[in-house]
Amino acid sequence: MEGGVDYLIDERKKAQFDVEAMKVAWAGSRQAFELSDRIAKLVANDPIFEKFSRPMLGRKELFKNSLRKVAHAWKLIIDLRLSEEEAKLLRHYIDEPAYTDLQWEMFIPAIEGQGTEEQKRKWLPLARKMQVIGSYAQTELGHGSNVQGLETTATFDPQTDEFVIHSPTLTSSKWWPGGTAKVSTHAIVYARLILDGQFHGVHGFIVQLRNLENHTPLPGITVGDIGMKFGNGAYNTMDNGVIRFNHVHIPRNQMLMRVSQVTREGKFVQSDVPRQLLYGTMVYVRQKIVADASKALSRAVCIATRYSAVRRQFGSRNGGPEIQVIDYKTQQSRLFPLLASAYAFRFVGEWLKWLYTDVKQRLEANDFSTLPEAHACTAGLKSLTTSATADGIEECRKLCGGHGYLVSSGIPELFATYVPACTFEGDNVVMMLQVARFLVKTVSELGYKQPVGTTAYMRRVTALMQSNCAVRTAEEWLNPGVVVEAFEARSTRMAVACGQRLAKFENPEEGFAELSADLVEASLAHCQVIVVSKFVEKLQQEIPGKGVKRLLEVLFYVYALFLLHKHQGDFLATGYLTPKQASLANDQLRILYSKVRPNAIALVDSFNHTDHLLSSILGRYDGNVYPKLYEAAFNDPFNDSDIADGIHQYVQPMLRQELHSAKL
Ligand SMILES: CCCCCCCCCC/C=C\CCCCC/C=C/C(=O)SCCNC(=O)CCNC(=O)[C@H](O)C(C)(C)COP(=O)(O)OP(=O)(O)OC[C@H]1O[C@@H](n2cnc3c(N)ncnc32)[C@H](O)[C@@H]1OP(=O)(O)O
Ligand SMILES: Cc1cc2nc3c(=O)[nH]c(=O)nc-3n(C[C@H](O)[C@H](O)[C@H](O)COP(=O)(O)OP(=O)(O)OC[C@H]3O[C@@H](n4cnc5c(N)ncnc54)[C@H](O)[C@@H]3O)c2cc1C
Repeated sequence: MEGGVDYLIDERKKAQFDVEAMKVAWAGSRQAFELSDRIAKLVANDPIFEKFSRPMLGRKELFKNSLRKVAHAWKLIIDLRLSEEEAKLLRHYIDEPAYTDLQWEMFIPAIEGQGTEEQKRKWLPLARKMQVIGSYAQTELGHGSNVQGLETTATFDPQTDEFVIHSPTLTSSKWWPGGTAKVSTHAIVYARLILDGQFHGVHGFIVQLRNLENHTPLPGITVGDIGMKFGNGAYNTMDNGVIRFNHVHIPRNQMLMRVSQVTREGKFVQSDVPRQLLYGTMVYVRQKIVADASKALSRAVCIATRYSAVRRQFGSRNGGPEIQVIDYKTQQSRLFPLLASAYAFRFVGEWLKWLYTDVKQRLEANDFSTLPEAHACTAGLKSLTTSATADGIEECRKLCGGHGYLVSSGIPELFATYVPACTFEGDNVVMMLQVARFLVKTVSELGYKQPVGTTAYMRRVTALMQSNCAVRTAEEWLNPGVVVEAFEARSTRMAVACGQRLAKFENPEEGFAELSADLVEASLAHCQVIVVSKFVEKLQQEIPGKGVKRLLEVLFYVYALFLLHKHQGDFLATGYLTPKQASLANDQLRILYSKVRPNAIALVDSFNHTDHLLSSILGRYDGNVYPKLYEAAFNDPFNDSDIADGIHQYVQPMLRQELHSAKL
């Protein structure tokens, strides 16, 4: 058999649910589905957005090509009068990190969240029309996670009514800001505010970097690219920059002043707005990153699932076909939990978007009460989903065997582009430690304060600490209440145990540092409660379409019981489960895999990914893998000639034993 076309046709016939309805469930609504389907096709059918050749381009060509795509996209946005939502989808489907990500997802949100009304009136229209291009310059060579440790200074000069932005040390050089090296005209620069010799915390300042006429850096500003990053194409379309400031003057009204103000006289005024709002842009982007995780993971899973149905190895009987690798239980036990995770992350991302929208409205009305929980949820879920997605993409590469390592599988570039999400917008361990602080506080207050929001389950602390799981058969695991309770009990027990051990330390900060590895595990357990619970809440809603809800229920159990199996050490050590119950969960998991199996291809079709987005020969919708792999190999420019450059010069002299006289 040359290709897998017939295999995927057969697989699609096996589906036990309405794929079109599942596409709507995945997208969130019919309207969302139609919108994203339209924009995906717009991008897929436009040759300027071609991306197969990307990994072969040198950096300068790659970057220029990326600038061209952005300009073309902007023209489309104007010509077709696309809304902001459509424009965001356009950027998603173009699938190329670019300076516009920073413009729309960090520069504009930072001004929206931290600027005064006057600042918003001035800067937002300019930015939204792309008349200024902004980036987010927070991280420095010496500090990223520790924002309070940043060294760049913004010293107020009362004589001129200006701030003087300065990089006093090498380590204070801004390092990483995307879009900055070659494109952005402005940046939000985070710096230590100095008034009359006194430090008043780190704040954001709008600093112009380049001349708007000729694009040259302004006097006092040294700016450049920080160099090639992991992977060939991948994140190298982005110009991550280094900036040094040498006493650069900016007007006083370019400090973002919603949180605190500096008066004309140079006095510091702290408003009622908590200073944590300075970190608000990061909360916003972390929420976006969670929503994006399901998109990235679903791409890898779609490729690996389709290819697993096409690929056959071993087991031929009487000259018949060999076994599809998707039928191996080991393949299923690695692939199907990732398929289920993609759906789980999709639904928790939807919920987090709702939570963020609610918090944003409250913040606008000066209600800051839910900010700590929003911070803990965005930080924790950003960490959980990006770590699982990065690991999941790499697992999908392995699930595709040798061909997964080919760039034309689409997986290496996806991985290289995705993996920095574990680091940017907060290193994943540092983020889990933020959740830990929130949990420790919640646990310490349990005696007198009712936990709310995502920790509300800890109100039942006594029951969750004392009663144990009642499951006696594998069948009994198919109960959402039983599953969620197991996760809640494990999380509560881990958090309470950490709290008890912390209480033995005289110095709480020392205790926190000493127990930090355990605290990270407890935080992960709590974040898993959130994902599992939000999946159940989704299932409680009306989900139209034949068989759709049933399949989502199967995926819920796969997700939850797989996690239970993976972390069974925690479930056993906390005493909530017996080894027998853990083993029954695993038995049920095997049964669930066989329920997923006939639906696997239809479940990945439901992501509605275009071949353009997947950019993968292994994941082609039509399954025509082998002929296309073969064709692509001979279309590779490296195969233009049978005799590669250098063969005559370096190989032939060796073959002829003439190296001594060759010119090397
Ligand atoms: C195409 C790409 C591939 C796929 C990617 C997905 C893209 C998805 C779509 C997104 C769109 C665009 C993305 C743009 C590209 C991204 C480019 C990357 C940009 C960056 O990385 S910008 C830099 C980000 N930097 C960080 O995240 C730094 C991390 N550090 C911190 O956040 C903090 O300093 C801290 C959390 C570590 C806190 O340190 P600490 O010293 O303890 O804090 P303090 O300042 O003292 O504050 C303590 C109290 O404040 C609370 N707190 C902390 N943070 C927040 C917050 N954000 N909100 C509310 N409250 C907060 C903290 O809990 C303490 O509270 P307590 O006193 O304990 O009550
Ligand atoms: C592709 C990419 C794009 C980026 N874009 C931008 C941008 O546009 N603007 C911007 O300002 N920044 C940007 N960044 C920078 C990014 O935000 C930081 O790299 C990130 O916040 C991590 O900080 P760090 O590099 O200081 O890591 P570090 O904090 O130095 O981390 C190093 C190690 O130390 C550990 N660690 C650190 N602190 C603790 C602690 N308290 N307890 C336990 N372990 C700890 C971490 O877990 C990690 O293992 C980007 C980074 C990347 C990779």
